[in-house]
Amino acid sequence: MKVAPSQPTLLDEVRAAARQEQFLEVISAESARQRLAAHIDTTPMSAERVALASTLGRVLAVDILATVDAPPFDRSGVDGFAIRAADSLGASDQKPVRLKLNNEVLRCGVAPREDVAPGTATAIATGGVVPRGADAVVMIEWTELIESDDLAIDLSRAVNPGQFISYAGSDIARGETALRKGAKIGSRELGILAASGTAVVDVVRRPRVAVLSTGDELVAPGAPLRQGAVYDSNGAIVAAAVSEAGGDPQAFGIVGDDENALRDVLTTALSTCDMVVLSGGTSKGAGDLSYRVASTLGQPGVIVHGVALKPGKPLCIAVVDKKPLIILPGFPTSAIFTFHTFVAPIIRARAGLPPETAREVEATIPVRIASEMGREEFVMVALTEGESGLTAFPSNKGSGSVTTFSQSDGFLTIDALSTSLDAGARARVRLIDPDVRVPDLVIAGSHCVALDVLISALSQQGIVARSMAVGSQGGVTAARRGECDLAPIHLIDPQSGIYNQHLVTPGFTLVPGWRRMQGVVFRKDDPRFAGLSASEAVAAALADSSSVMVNRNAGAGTRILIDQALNGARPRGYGNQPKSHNAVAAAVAQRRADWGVAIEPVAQLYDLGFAPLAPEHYDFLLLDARRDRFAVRAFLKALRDPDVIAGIRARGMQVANDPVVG
Ligand SMILES: Nc1nc2c(c(=O)[nH]1)N[C@H]1C(S)=C(S)[C@@H](COP(=O)(O)OP(=O)(O)OC[C@H]3O[C@@H](n4cnc5c(N)ncnc54)[C@H](O)[C@@H]3O)O[C@H]1N2
Ligand code: MOO
Repeated sequence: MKVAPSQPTLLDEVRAAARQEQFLEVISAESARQRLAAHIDTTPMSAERVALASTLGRVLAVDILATVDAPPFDRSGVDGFAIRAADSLGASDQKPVRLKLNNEVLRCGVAPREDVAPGTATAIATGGVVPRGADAVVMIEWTELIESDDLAIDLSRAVNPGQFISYAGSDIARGETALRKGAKIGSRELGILAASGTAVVDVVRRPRVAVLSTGDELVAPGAPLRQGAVYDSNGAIVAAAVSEAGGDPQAFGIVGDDENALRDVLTTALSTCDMVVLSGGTSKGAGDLSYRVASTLGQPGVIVHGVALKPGKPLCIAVVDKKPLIILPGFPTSAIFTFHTFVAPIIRARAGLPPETAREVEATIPVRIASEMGREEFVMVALTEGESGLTAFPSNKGSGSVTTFSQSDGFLTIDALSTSLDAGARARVRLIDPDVRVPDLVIAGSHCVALDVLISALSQQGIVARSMAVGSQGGVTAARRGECDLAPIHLIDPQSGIYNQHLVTPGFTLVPGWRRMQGVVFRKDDPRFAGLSASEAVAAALADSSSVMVNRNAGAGTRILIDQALNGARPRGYGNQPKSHNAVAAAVAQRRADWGVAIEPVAQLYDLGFAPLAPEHYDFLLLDARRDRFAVRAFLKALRDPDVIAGIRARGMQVANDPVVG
C-alpha cells in the first residue's frame, strides 16, 4: 500500500526556506581551481573531420601541410606579353624592340602549347600560365600592336627576368606547414585551407556542455510572467558564453525544485555530454537542492562548495567520472562571473584554445568602495576618460542584476583582507572586452527614459555616449570632480521651490532639458482615489487608515514633493523608500501599496491612475570646460533637433513651450 506523503507544515516550510550556510568549507578561488584541475581532463578533445565550409570558429586538431603549391604554376601578374627579358635589352620609346607574336593567347586556365623563342612574345592574361622559354611578362601598356601579315608588338621598356611573374609555390610551398595545430579558423585561415586544396579538415571536437537552470520561479523567455516569477536569463547567457569559449552548448532548459526531476536530467546530461553547467539552488536552505543531488551522482562527487569570492561564494563543483558538474550561483551576475572564472578556462582548454589573454588598464576610483572582509571581491566598473586619465565608475547593481555585466567594461579586484578601496585610489582594471571603446560623451546623474532618445540620436552619428545612473546628487558630485561632461539632475531647492538653479556654481551652466509631470499614482479601479485631484487624493489617503503608501528615498526631488504634500504626516508605508519611479509604480500595481508619487510616463507604463501634482524640471549641469568637445556640441545640437524633441515628447515629457498642467 502506498502511503500518501504528509503535507509539510508551515514550520517545516520555514525551516526549509531559511537559508543555512551549509558549505563544505569556504576555500580560496585558487584552491578551488587546483582541486578541480586535479580531478578532470583538461587536454583537448579528440579530432573530428569537418567539411571546409563548416570550420569557421573551429580549432585545428593537426598541422595542415600544403599538398600543392600556391600558385600551382609560374603565373603572370598582369595583362600583357610573356617574353624573354634578354630580348627587351635597350628598348625605349624612341627605340622600341619588335617581337613577333606566337600563335596562341594564354587566358586564365589555358595550358601553353608553344615555346617563347628568342625574338617572340605570347599574349597572356593576368593569372595565365607563363610558357616555356619566357622569363618575364611586360604590361600591355608598354607595347604597341603591329598588324602586318605577321602579328608583332613593339616593346618600349626593358625589363629584368622575373618581371610580373609569381613563381610556383611562392605563396604556399608544397610540404610547408600552412597552418598550425591549435589555430582558430577564421575567414583568413579558411582562405589558406581552400588555396591549399583542403576540402575536409580535422578539427578539435567541441566539448558538449549541458546547460540547465533550476528553480520553480523560472519561466522561459516568451512565456507570460506570473506573479513572483522571473525569466530564465542564466540559461541564455551561459549557453552563449559556452559557445564563445569554444564549447557546444546543449540546452536542457529549466528544471523545477524537484529532487527526482533534477537527478533524472543530470543523469542524462552526464551521460550525453562532456560537462554540465547548471545555475541556482546552490545555497538554498530549502534543501541545498542542486548540491545534494550533485553529491549522489557518482565519484568523487562534490569537491568544492563555497569559495571566498564576491560574487560567487556559493559556487559548487562536483566531478563525476572525470566530467565536471558545475553549479553556478543563481544570481545572474554571480553566475556569469563564476562561469568566466572557473568554467570558461576548462572549456577553452578542452576545445584546444589557449588561455584567454587578459588586458588591464589603470584607472582612478571616483568613490569609496566598501568591501566584505574575508572574500576576494570583484567590482564591475564602467570606464570614462577625463582630463586626468581613465576613471572607473563602479557599475555594480548587485549580484542579482542581469545588466551589470553587459554595462561594464571590466572589473577590479579588492583582496580578501581589505575592507575598502578609497576614493581617488588608482586600481588596475581587467577589461572584459580587450577592444573596449571609451565613450565620447559621459553623462552621470539621474536617468530618464527620454534621455535614451538623445543617446540614440548621437549613436546614429557614430558618437558613443554613456549614461551612468548615479542619481541627481551623484551627478552633481561627478560633475564637480570633472568625471563627466553632463549631469542630468532634478533637485528642488526646498527654500525657493525652484529646480536645479541652486546647484549652478562657477564653471558650470544649466542646460534646460524637459519637464516630467509628477503626480499621485493609484490603481485605476481604486474608488478611493479615482477622479480626485492630487491634494484631494493625499487627503483621502491620510483619512483612510487602511491605505498604504510607497515613499521615495531621502534626497530624491520627488521625496521633497511628497513631504510637502504630507505636511508632517507619516502614513502607513512611509518607511518603504525605493529609489525609482518604476519601483513606486510596481509596488502600487502589484498591490503592495495603494498610492505613491511618480512621473506620468511611468504611471502610463504600469496602467495606473494619475493625479498631477507638479512638474519636475530635468536639466543638465554642463561643465563649461567641456563645452567645446565635439560630442558635447553634438549633444547640445541634438537637444534642439525637432525630431529629438518629438521623440522626447513621445515619451511623455514636456519640452519648453509645451503647456504645463498644475
Ligand atoms: N542567508 C543567506 N542568503 C544568501 C546567501 C548566504 O550566504 N546566506 N548567499 C547569497 C549569495 S552570495 C548568492 S550568490 C545567492 C545564491 O543563491 P543560489 O545559488 O542558491 O540561487 P537561487 O536561490 O536559486 O537564486 C538566487 C536568485 O537568482 C535568481 N535566479 C536563479 N536562477 C536564475 C536564472 N536561471 N535566471 C535568472 N535568475 C535566476 C533567483 O530567482 C533568485 O532571485 O544567494 C544569496 N543568499
Ligand atoms: O556570491 Mo554572491 O555571488 O556574493 O552574490
